Amino acid sequence: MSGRSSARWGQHFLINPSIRDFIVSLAELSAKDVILEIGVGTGFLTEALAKSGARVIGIEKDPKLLEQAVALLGNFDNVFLHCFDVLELDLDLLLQRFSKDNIKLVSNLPYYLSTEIITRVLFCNVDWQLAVLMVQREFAEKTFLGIPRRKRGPLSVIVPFIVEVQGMWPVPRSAFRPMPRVDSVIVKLCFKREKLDKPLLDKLWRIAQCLFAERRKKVGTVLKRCFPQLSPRIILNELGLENARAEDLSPADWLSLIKALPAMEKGSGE
Ligand SMILES: C[S@@+](CC[C@H](N)C(=O)[O-])C[C@H]1O[C@@H](n2cnc3c(N)ncnc32)[C@H](O)[C@@H]1O
Repeated sequence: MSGRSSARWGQHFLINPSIRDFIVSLAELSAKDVILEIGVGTGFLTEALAKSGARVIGIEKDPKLLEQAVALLGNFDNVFLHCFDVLELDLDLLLQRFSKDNIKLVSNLPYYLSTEIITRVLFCNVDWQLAVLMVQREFAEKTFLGIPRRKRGPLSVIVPFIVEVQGMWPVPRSAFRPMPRVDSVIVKLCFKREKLDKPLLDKLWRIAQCLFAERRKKVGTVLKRCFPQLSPRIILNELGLENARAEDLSPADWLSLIKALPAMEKGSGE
């Protein structure tokens, strides 16, 4: 594997067995589970997942790495490896035949795709049970904890309506080869059984995208452009949000706001 491709596809491999085993323990695996692993690399984590007896579906974009994983995992009849680009994958289609099983996502993600992958995972129709993910610390803090406030965005707005963050654990840079230049954390997410219904979630996503596109402006100013026929100021005054910017809104504020606003034309304001 060349140094160039390593940087391009986020190939920093976990080499620390204790951290790998900790990830597996967080996933609370049993033989009834179906695990999706995105970016199997050479199969270091995949092997430990497979030993639990759960069925493991592994996706890897790099055919050379996948060859190594196949060589390592050839003896497991509960491991199914595919050479796919995760961004071209239909998660609903891939996992639909497991809809009655406990579906879990366990991955050391390619960090450069974290936003795209998490967005797809949250918006697909798969009935996820939990996710245990290795991600960049800064990404985890802004996306799952909403800190710092100035880094919040549409993804951090929808997260609390879909998952509960059960914990975040730091991982030293020395746990990877090659060593990354950024800090990493393991994050455990449990998917809520009572989720926001899909039309409301789509509306929240579109309005959050619209408001964060002009994040320095007050919510009322941006809404006026997205809903020219409306007087958002009246709604905002009623909600006590007349001076707020998108990053100031709490989950309860977002919920009140989208319930008070009419449906948005697809594409408007984006
Ligand atoms: C951080 S490494 C993790 C490797 C291994 N699972 C481990 O824990 O050591 C991320 C992996 O994602 C793979 N990857 C990068 N982009 C991808 C994509 N678009 N689709 C699928 N896999 C991808 C990389 O080739 C790499 O093997």
